[in-house]
Parts: sequence; C-alpha cells; structure tokens
Amino acid sequence: SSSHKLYEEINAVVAEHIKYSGFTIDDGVWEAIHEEGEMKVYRREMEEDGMIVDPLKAVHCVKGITGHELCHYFWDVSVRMEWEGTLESTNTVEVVSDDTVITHQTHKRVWPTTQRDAVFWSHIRHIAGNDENSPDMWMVCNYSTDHDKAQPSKCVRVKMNVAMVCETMVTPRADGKPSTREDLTCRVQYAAYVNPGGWAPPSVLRAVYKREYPKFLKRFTQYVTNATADKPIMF
Ligand SMILES: O=S(=O)(CCO)c1ccc(-c2ccc(C3CCCC3)c([C@H]3C[C@H]3c3ccccn3)c2)cc1
Repeated sequence: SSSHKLYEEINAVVAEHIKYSGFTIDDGVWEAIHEEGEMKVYRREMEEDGMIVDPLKAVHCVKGITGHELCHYFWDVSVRMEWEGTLESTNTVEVVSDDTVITHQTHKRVWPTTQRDAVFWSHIRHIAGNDENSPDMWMVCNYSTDHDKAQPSKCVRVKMNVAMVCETMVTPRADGKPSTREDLTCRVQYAAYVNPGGWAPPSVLRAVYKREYPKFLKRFTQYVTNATADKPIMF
C-alpha cells in the first residue's frame, strides 16, 4: 500500500526524473554515441571515485504502440527474460503493491569484469497531463534498494537509477472512426545511471555500454511492437 516506507523515496525519485525529462538534448553536455533511425543514444562521461558512472540518455519514437503499453512491458518482470539479453536470472523478492515490486536480477558476466547483480524497486506510474505544458506520461523507475530476501551472491552489486518515460501521440482520424495502431506514436525517453559497484576497466565499461544500450533499446521496443500487434490498444 502507498503507506509503505518506500513511497517517500519513490515519489522523490519520480519527481526528479520528471524534472529532468525532456526530449531536447543539450549537445554541449551529452555526447551522441549511437543514432539509428528514430533512436538516438547519448552519454556523459562521469566518474565517481575512479568508477565510470556515465549517465546515459536515449530518445526514441516508436510507431504503433502507446506509452502505457511500452511501460507495462518494461515493468512486467514475467516477460523481462524475453527481451533483456544480458540477464541471467531474475527473482521478485517482494510485491510492494500493484504498481511496485522489488526484484533481484543477475546479469550475464561481461568479460573481463566480475559478474554483476542488481536489487531494485520497480514502480510504474501514469502522470495525467492537464495541458500541453504538462503532457500525459507513463513512467517506470527502477531504483536500487536493499532487501534482506536478496541473497548475497558472488556477484558485485550495481547501484542504478533508471527511468523509462513515454508520451503517446494519437493522430485524429478524418473519418472519426476509433483509432487504430497506425494512428499511434510513442515518444520514449530512457535515462540510466548505473554505478557498476566494484572496479572494472573504464575502457571495457564504456565499450560495453556503447554496445549494449542501443541493442537493448532496439530489442525491447521491437519486443513491445510484436507483443501488442494483434491486441487491443492499451491507452
Ligand atoms: O533498464 S534496466 O533497468 C532493465 C532491467 O534489466 C537495466 C539496464 C541495464 C542494467 C545494467 C547494469 C549493469 C551493467 C554492467 C555494469 C558492469 C558489468 C555489467 C549492465 C551492462 C550489461 C550491460 C548492459 C547495458 C545496457 C543494457 C543491458 N546491459 C547493464 C541494469 C538495469
């Protein structure tokens, strides 16, 4: 229930991501590392006590789906192994409420680094827009947390703060008929702050992020497109 002690943190993290969301990327600050069609991926080079913690930001535009659908599948742990290619295992350690779960997942080892795992709360939220200044958005935040049911493992624990924020554009039909998927466009913003935990070679980490984030975003959005193609639209 929303009286759960986590909600203070959840509300603060959500507010922060809304504050920093925005489709305009300040080129002076963000370095483009990948552009493919509508998908553009950026990073900022940042280190915290010798650790690479490059913030990552990506924007994408996906036809034929809604932001609610994209966030639903990003949040739904039961399908995560189907689209997250770098995952070895995932385990839900607590269902906090119908919009928040706590997950423990292990990532496949990335040579030559030690294998990593993550324990995080994952919260899905619809932010109703009331005018063009505050658009209607769906958002999922994945934020590292501790949990006594998350088994200590051989893995190095990463610290992460990830947000998927979506806006849906519906082009009105001239014939006044109900919208179909051709009328839908989902504008996606993905922001990830991942501290890899223990030491890892900076050049290796930067190469991994540069390779894996575009792959993950492409594979995930393709997964949602396929999963929703023959289903009624979830607005
Ligand atoms: O968007 S999510 O919330 C989706 C839920 O899974 C997310 C995405 C990515 C990560 C993550 C965390 C750590 C690493 C590294 C750090 C040193 C060695 C492993 C990587 C590396 C494996 C690379 C990677 C980058 C991007 C996407 C997937 N794989 C990724 C965590 C959560």
